[in-house]
Amino acid sequence: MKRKSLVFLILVISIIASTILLLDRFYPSSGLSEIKTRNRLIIWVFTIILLFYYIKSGSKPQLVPSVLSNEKIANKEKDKPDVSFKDVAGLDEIKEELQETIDFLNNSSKYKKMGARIPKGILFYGPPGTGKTLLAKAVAGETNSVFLYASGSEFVEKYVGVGAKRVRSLFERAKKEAPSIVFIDEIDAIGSKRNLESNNEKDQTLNQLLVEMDGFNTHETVIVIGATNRLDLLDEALLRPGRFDRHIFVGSPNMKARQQILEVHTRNKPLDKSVNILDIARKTHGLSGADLANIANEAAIIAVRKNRSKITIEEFDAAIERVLAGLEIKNPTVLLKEKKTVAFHEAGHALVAKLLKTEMVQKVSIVPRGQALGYVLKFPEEDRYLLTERELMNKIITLLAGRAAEELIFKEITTGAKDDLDKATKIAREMVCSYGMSSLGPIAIDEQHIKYDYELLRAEIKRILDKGYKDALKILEENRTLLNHIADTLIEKESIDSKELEQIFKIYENPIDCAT
Ligand SMILES: Nc1ncnc2c1ncn2[C@@H]1O[C@H](COP(=O)(O)OP(=O)(O)OP(=O)(O)O)[C@@H](O)[C@H]1O
Ligand SMILES: [Zn+2]
Repeated sequence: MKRKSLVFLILVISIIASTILLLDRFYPSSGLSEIKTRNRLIIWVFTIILLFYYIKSGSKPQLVPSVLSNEKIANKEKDKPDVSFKDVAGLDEIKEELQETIDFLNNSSKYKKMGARIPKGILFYGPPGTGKTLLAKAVAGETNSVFLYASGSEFVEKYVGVGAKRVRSLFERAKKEAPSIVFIDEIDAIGSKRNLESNNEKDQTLNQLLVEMDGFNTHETVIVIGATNRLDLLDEALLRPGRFDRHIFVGSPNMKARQQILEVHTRNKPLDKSVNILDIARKTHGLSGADLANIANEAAIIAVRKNRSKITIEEFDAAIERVLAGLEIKNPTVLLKEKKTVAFHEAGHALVAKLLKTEMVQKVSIVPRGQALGYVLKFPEEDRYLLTERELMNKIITLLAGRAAEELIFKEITTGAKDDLDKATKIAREMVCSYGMSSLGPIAIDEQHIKYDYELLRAEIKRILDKGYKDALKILEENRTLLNHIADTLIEKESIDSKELEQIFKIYENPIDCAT
């Protein structure tokens, strides 16, 4: 017999005994009245303790056959997430928008009486790590619903029909355990546009999903939430009314939201006075909620390693650097010549970023991290939603300044600029194809048309990049002594923080700002 059942048996016996003793105390009828008050007290106290133990351990006595109960119920409890809107920082408009869905799940009869049709499918879309899964879980938590998680990629199988079957059984379970939330992550894996050449299996799975979504009606308190990074890939049939007809964009957090996310994730961590959450939020522009959660955790781990009693700003700075630039490589085997090249490359980025005021340079380093041999940590002074053509151009110049410094100093270029070239090209391409910032004029060209006008577009993109590169070279040439000074300091110290960089700039008063 299991321990739990044994305790349950004793509990039942002691409850019966206590009840008899209690009744007998008030209506003495049998020899039981001989039992001393002290002994009665012991039995009562014992019963109460046992009862408390039961309630605390969360295992209420189950009066159903164990085959039916145990596993299913345990499973169900586990599927009810312990997450609420309190745990989701920022995203206030989204939480507001979800209130109606929550109200529907909590008071479904009110809506049924009115004959109201509540959207059964909600689609979260946006960049990774912004809290889509977390939001879906919170909806389940707020409504005490069962949370059924599935990832789109799980359904795509080699064998035809398997995916469709899985979809069917997922929905069967959802209906059985309603109220429930079916969450399908990476829904694009099954929901991308159907076309003639596409694989049969994926289409069958998608068709099954459509059938299931049409199949249940408002009587069922089942809400399907899908999540994707690419709304544009989804098949229109999936987005039609009655299916995923409510689309909610979950975007990257702005400064205030970053502050709130950091607050949530440092809620139960001992923080030193030196830690200013707002400052950290300012430094982490462009990072997602997942990155911020990661930074808070990383800072705590570093503090443990250092035997600190509280987490100080030092640990946070180390954690930010680690998340932004990857793991620091101890004792790297970088040749001296490479070290010099990297120093000039990074000095080039830092110098131009500072002169053009593209972003605040927080740190320049040639200590290898992750895949990078060196890096410049920088962040904008404030969140920006609109960028001018000049600002985009300055970003390109800053990105290309690494390569330009190599050419200027060593008359030789290296593979170190790969990442910079990728980023610069992406910006130039967006300027031409999305923002109408080229000699082609105000026009947007979508992915499908790029191939038709490829040569024309390529020439425009190249013109922008060439101009950026030329400007970078010019700025570096005109500030060559300053460039040498930054690079030499880097070779000597391996990293320079914003204050030190400021000092170096002060020595060279009025460096020529020549971005035109
Ligand atoms: N707004 C937020 N508030 C608090 N924590 C957040 C927030 N956004 C993200 N996080 C943290 O990041 C983690 C990952 O987020 P989540 O898995 O929800 O992202 P996602 O948008 O579903 O990502 P993906 O598209 O990669 O699946 C969460 O578990 C949480 O710790
Ligand atoms: Zn670079």
